[in-house]
Amino acid sequence: MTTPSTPADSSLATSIYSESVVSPTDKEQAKPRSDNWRFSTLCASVDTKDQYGASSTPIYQTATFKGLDGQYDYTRSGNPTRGGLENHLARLYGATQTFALSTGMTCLDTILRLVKPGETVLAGDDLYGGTNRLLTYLGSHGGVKVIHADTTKIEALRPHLKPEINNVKMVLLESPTNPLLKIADLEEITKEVKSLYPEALVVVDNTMMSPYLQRPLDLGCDIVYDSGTKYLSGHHDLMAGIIAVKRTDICKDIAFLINSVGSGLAPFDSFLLLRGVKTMSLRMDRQMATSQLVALYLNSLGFLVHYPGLKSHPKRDIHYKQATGAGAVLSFVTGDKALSERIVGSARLWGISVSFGAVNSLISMPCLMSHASISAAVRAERGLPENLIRLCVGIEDPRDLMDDLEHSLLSAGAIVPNLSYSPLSHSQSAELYVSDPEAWILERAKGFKRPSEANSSVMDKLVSGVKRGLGINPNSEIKTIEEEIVVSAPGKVILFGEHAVVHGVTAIASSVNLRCFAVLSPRSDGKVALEVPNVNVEAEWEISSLPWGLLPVHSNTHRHVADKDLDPALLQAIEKLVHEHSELGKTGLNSCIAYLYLYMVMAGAESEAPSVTFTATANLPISAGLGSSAAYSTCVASSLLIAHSHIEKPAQNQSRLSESDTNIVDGWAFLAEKVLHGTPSGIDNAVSVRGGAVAFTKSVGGRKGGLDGLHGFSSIRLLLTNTLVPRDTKTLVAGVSAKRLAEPQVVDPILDAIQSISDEASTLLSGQTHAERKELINRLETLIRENHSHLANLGVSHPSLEMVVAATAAEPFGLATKLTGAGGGGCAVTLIPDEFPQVSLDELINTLEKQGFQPHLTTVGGPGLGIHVSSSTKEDKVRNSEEGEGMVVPKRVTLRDTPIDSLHSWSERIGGWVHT
Ligand SMILES: Nc1ncnc2c1ncn2[C@@H]1O[C@H](COP(=O)(O)OP(=O)(O)OP(=O)(O)O)[C@@H](O)[C@H]1O
Ligand SMILES: C[C@@](O)(CCO)CC(=O)[O-]
Repeated sequence: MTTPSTPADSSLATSIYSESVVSPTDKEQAKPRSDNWRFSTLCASVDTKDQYGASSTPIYQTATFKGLDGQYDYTRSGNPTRGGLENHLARLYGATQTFALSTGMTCLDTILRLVKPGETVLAGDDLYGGTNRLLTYLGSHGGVKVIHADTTKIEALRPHLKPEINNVKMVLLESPTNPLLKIADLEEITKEVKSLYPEALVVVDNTMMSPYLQRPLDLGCDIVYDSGTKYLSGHHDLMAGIIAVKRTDICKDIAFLINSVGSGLAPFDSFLLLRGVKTMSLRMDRQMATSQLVALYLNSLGFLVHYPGLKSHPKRDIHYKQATGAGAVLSFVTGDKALSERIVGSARLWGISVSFGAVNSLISMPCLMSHASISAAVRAERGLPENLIRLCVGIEDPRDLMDDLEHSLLSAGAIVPNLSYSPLSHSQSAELYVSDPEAWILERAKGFKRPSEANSSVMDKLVSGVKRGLGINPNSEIKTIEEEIVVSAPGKVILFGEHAVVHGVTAIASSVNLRCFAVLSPRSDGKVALEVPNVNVEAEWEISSLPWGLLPVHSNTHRHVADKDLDPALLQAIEKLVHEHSELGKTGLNSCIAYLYLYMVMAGAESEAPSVTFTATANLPISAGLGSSAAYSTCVASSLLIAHSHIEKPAQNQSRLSESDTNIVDGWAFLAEKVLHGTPSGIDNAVSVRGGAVAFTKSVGGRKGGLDGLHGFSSIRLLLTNTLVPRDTKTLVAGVSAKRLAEPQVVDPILDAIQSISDEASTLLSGQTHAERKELINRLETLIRENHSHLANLGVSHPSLEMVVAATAAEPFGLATKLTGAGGGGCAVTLIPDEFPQVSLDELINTLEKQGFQPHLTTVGGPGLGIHVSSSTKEDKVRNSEEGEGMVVPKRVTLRDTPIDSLHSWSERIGGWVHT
């Protein structure tokens, strides 16, 4: 069996990858021209001499190699793709040999095996959480003494470097440290350690720098390792670790361990890493340049920033003595953990994630994520602030990154606009960005202040005073909500009586298991915002820019009760304002109008309006007749009512929402429905708010309306088929009303016939009939067919709906179908009798799908409005492998990022819902 390449037999891979790694002595004898190449050239120039002349290193995706006398026999021991990578990296590290392993932590594990029981490992006290965890394990299970000390001060190390007390075998260093960017003098420490312990190994985790910026082997250190997952690969699409060594005896030991354990990097990952390395210097140059801007920006706003690129960094000189750049990780302190969570939660372009070094930028809170495996007490002892935010800068356009960061700081309330600043013109700013990016960023930072300073200057006081005089809200008066409000409401299916219900006929409807989910979240920038990712809405308005002057004088003495009618002037003004968002489609515009209308009317005055973002998404198809607008309206109404304390957020142990609160929500949801539907009957919001199945009669012309629960409904299976033909409920409802006006002699008898259908259906579904189940279903099927033909006569069917009716009625299915909701496209509903065989159902679904429709099997009668009551759980937290607490990610973020198909599991995961 071959062993992996070691200096002694380093030729294993090099016979096909021309240039073997040259030792310093070899170099002197015959200096190849490539030895003068600079780092970027070396990165990009992978020297392959493949048997077929492949110009990129091939992937030898094989476990075994044939023949007994070849250079390779088994990939655990050696593989040409891995060997190619290792040889390439050896040139970059200035190493005799590098080794590619499965992760950075595997590297550390391998290196730590060089320490024997009874020996001591001296490590830093600000170091990666995973390193800390492995060292702790080694201490408790390996009989090794592990000491943590401040490696940035040689004086702090000296008390431990005493051969009579500690048998130091290994000193483990990071510089800069992660996440506090502290600097250790690698050369000085190495000299001191070696003078006292000639046999000791100085090991450097160089991941924060990469060999591009820092080459500790040149400073006398013995072993360097990197998490290849970070800058070397640069794309977060693989896990890898690299060990680089100069001393041949250590190389042999490491090679032995890798071969014995089988921790070498797999061929495909070796290929990916080799590919990533080629662009490393290019990526890092860009990442560092942007990091410098971000650090300057935060620093000039008065945050405590840790970044060696800043002149204020206490060990900047030492850093630049041993490294050529400051890297692309920085951290800063806000002074408030909740504020930091809000900043991180508001970021969009900066992804919330552990790790660093990729082309995309990341933001995290180390204490809750990458360093969570270090206990809170130890974190405190080591001076790691809980509110620390770490930024890992990628290659995006710096202006986009700054926009996003600034937006997050603003909406979290970490900064406020500097009222006395007069900004540069757009073109001046653009010119400055090109000519002097650092001046540009400092200029940009002048536009903002930390809130504590906001009112300190005379000028600000003056501006605030003037603003107040003009009736404009100065920033200090911004209202918001204390915590996120999370709600959810279902759609509905109308079984009998749609359209007719608008004219006073009874209709029968039930909630479905498709829902709208929403989060109302606080912000501190005086804006009100709406985000509806599934209809591409992302809009915000200054609260002061809303047409407050048009608010109707509230006729109700009870402020929490919704108005009966819309105010046309206010509605028109909101429509005008919203239409300025020209990027929004009709659906999005309507969603904004309904939201802002309720927002303004419920607040009643600008001074009462909270700065909030409403985020909604749904697994309900929109405008398909399944009551998506009612579900949305219910979510808007209930969350705003809680925000204004018009209804109480239920207590954790409360089983249901009270009847009076339910009615209040229903009233406001109805008002929003009026914005979206014109003249709705109120059945959709009644079902969405209350859930279950109901017989609903609108009060018309002084006749009393009613709402009765139907309890014989629940086990009936329905197939909802979305024709995917778009239509608009408002227009269809208006069309039927116009027809009734024009042809009462045609329409009124139809309405009467539908009333009879609903009456009979109510009796059948009330749960009080003695009819056999089979008979009941048969009768319902007949009523469905009759109701559909009445709706067709009212002119609200559509050829696509008729196709669904025909396909389900055809042999062998013979099922009854009608349109549901407003018609004109949208959904059809088919009753599935109990004995209908599953194979036939599968066949029917298949047939409908082939015709381009979307069938969805449901049972009816699920819960209505749900309000989330439990406080943050484990499920809200960034999942991290560090077994730590995890950062609490605002629900707004998790909701926004959850795919529609997974919304149901999202709501189950967060748990703690109280329903009506
Ligand atoms: N999840 C949602 N997020 C934001 N807005 C929504 C959402 N669902 C519905 N809407 C708003 O409601 C409007 C859809 O109302 P429409 O009445 O046409 O459909 P529907 O309620 O699904 O159908 P029906 O009333 O016939 O049951 C959309 O244009 C949009 O403005
Ligand atoms: C068409 C209609 O009857 C149902 C829409 O889901 C309108 C309404 O009742 O508001």
